[in-house]
Amino acid sequence: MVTVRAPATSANLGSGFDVFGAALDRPADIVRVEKADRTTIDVTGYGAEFIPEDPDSNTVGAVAEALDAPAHIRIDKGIRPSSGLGSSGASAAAAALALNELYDRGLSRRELVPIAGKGEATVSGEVHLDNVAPALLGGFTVATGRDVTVVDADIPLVACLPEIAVSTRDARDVVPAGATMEQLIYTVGRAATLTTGMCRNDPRLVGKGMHDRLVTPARADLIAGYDQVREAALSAGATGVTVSGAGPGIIAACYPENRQEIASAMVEAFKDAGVDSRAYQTKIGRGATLYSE
Ligand SMILES: Nc1ncnc2c1ncn2[C@@H]1O[C@H](COP(=O)(O)OP(=O)(O)OP(=O)(O)O)[C@@H](O)[C@H]1O
Ligand SMILES: N[C@@H](CCO)C(=O)O
Repeated sequence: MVTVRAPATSANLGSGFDVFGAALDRPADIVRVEKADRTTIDVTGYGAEFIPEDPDSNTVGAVAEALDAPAHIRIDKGIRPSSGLGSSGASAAAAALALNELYDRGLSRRELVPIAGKGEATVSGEVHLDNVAPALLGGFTVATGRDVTVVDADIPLVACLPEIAVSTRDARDVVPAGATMEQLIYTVGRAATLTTGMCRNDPRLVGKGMHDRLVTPARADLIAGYDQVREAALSAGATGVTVSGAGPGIIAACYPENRQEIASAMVEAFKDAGVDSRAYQTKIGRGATLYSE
């Protein structure tokens, strides 16, 4: 049996739509695999009742098929599905690493990124590697096509999850079809600022670079209370706040001393908007961890 813990991830980070991603220290999924004649899946944990166990519909099924690695796969969800924290991608990344080890396929973590991406695409409808790359490689990742650059950044974060479900598929439908030159210039400036901040471990630059005028405003409309929660986090000391992945999670960058206060302020602001939520005080962390038995 092989066991893998794969972390939650936050994709986009505002200015890096479909390109930027970050592994979070917590929460995480745990995936256990055992050889079998055909693939079967059991799901337990957070939101398990909303996750299909049919290999054609679960992200781990396509991964087992791509690696020609049939197995009994047990998924213990620590990451709520449809959260914006890369829940579906974490299971796919964990399964890729675990099945590669179980069947001794000899692929590197980088080679496993597109395989995990295939699994993630079964639910989101399109391949984008901004969740599975950080889930496998850790840190802050820049995924352009098949090239992935990794920065081992150390930035404190708060991820706040409202009790609202937004599927990646639906959130992709509201992405604008095009952009003006002015919007592109703004986005490039912010993305470069964020990347510089990650390289320097500077929460101020990371937060500044999270601002986005292109995709985030359309997605924020799908999240009740977004503007109030963003304002509350900024007032409590967040250096930047944006939609995490496709939402409805909201991610804030900060200095360590403000993290607790920001988490409380975000939960309170959601409550004022009539929405229950849960905040994780976290930071950029490592990629999936492998445990063999
Ligand atoms: N192993 C899995 N884990 C979680 N969700 C899964 C899994 N397999 C299939 N799904 C389905 O995928 C959907 C959730 O994926 P989706 O991409 O919408 O959310 P997410 O992964 O939490 O968010 P994001 O990619 O925006 O960070 C749900 O419909 C869920 O049933
Ligand atoms: N980049 C993707 C991440 C969500 O899986 C999106 O925002 O649609």
